[in-house]
Amino acid sequence: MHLVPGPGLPAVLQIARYRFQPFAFLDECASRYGDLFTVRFPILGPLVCVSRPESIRRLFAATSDELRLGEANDIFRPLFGERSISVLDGPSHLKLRRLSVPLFQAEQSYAWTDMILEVASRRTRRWRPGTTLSLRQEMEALTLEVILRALLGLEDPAQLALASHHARTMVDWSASPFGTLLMVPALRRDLGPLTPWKGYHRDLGTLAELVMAQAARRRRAGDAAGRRDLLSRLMTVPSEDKALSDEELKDLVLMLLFAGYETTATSLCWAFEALLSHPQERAWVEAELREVTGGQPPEAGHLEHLGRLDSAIKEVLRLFPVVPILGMARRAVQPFTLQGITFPVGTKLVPTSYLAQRRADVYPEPTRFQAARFLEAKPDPAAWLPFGGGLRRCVGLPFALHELKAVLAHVLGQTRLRLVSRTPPPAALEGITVGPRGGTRVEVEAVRA
Ligand code: HEM
Repeated sequence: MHLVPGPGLPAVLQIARYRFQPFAFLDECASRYGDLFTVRFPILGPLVCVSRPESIRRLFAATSDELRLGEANDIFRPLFGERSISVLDGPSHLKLRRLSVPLFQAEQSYAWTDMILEVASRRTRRWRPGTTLSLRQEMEALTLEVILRALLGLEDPAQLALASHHARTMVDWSASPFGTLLMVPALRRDLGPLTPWKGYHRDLGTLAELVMAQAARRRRAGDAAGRRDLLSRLMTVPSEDKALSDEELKDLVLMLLFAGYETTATSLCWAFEALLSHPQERAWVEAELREVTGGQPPEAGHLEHLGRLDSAIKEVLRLFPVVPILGMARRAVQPFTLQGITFPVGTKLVPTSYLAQRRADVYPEPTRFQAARFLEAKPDPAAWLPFGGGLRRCVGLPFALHELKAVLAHVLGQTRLRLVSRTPPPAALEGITVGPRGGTRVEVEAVRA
C-alpha cells in the first residue's frame, strides 16, 4: 500500500524504538518527515501519524462510515472481549457509549470525591519520612482501588485485594517483555501455565467471574436500583431496548477497569515528575492550595476552587500524553483525503497527540512546562487530545480529570516529596501507557495527614 514516507527501519526495530523511546522516536520522525508520516509495526502494519490540527479535526469529525477505530483495534479483540467497546463500531459501539458516558459526567464523578480523598489519605499515611518509594507502584495501587470501588462497589478489603491482584497481574502480562507475544496470532493458544496467553486469560477469567458474581449478588439482593456503583447502574438502565446482555456487561466493566486505572496512575507520575522538578511552578500551585484548604487535608468542596491545579494538570497531559499512538488508530472504510492526499481503504490513521500538543505554531515555547498555560485559555480539542476525540473520545475523561485533581491536591498538600533522580526520565511504553521510565522514585521528606 503506498502511503506517506516514514522511517525505513524494519517493523520490529520501529516497535522496539517506540517501546523504549516513544517520544524521542516520534520527535525524530516529525523532524525528518513533517506532520504526516508512516510508521510500521509488526502485526499492526503501517500507521499514518497525523499531527496538524486541521487534519486531526477532520479525523475527529469523521463518521463510522468513513473511519472505524474498532476495526483498527481488531487485534485486541481476543484480549478485551468480542463485545468490548474498544473493538466495536457503528450502532453497537454507540449503544455502549450512550450507556457509559453519562456515568462519568462531571456531577457523577464529583460524587466519588470523598472516596478518592479517603483512599489517598489512607495510603499516604503509610509513607514514612526518610524512605524512598516508587510513585508508579503507589499510584497504580491507589487508582486501582478507586476504580474497583467505583465500578464494582467493592468495600471488603479481602475482595479488593483479590481483584487488585488479578487486575495487576493481567496488566503485568501485557507489560512484560513477552507481553508483545500476546499480539502474535500464532501464539494465542495455551502453551503452558507460564506463557503470556495462558497467564493473561487466567487472570482475565478470574476477574470476569468476580464481576459476574458481583452482578449475580446484586440481582439476588434486588438492590441494584438503589446502589451507585457503576456495575449496578449499568444493570438498571431505564428502557428494555438499551439493556445489556451479560456478555456485554462483563466486557464493558472489564474494559472500564482496564482503561481506567493505569492511564490515571501514569498521568499522576508525569504530574509529580513535572511539578517536583519545577519548584516555581509547584510553589505557584501549592500557594493556591494552601489558601483554599488552610493547610488542612482537602475536602470535596475545596476542589472547584483550585483553578491553578486544573491548569497544571492540563499542561502535564499536554506534554506527556500517556496514549500517544497505540489504541488510537482509525481504519479508513472509504478513501479518505487529508492534506491533499487520498488514502485508500484500509489505511490506519492516527491522531498523534504527543506531536500535535508540542507544535510551536499552537503553543509558544512548546517544550516548556508552564503550569499557568491553561489558566485562562481553553484547550483546542484538535491540539489538546490526551483523551482522544470525536466519536471515540475517552468515556472516563471527567472522572479521570477529577481523580487526578483530588489525588494531587491531597498528596501535594499533605506530604513533602523529593525526586531521587535530578535527571528528567525518558519516556517508555510500560503496560498500555507511556510513562516516565524508572517508576518515579521519590524520597518522602514529610507526611502531615
Ligand atoms: C488520565 C487518564 C486517562 C487517559 C489519558 C485516557 C485516554 C484515553 C484515550 C487516548 C482513549 C482513546 C480515544 C480515541 O481514540 O479518540 C481512551 C478511550 C477510552 N477510555 Fe480513557 N483515559 C483515561 C482514563 C479513563 C478512565 C478513568 C476510564 C473509565 C473508567 C476510561 C475509559 C475509556 C474507554 C471506555 C475508552 C474507549 C472509548 C470508545 O472507544 O468509545 N479512560 N482513553
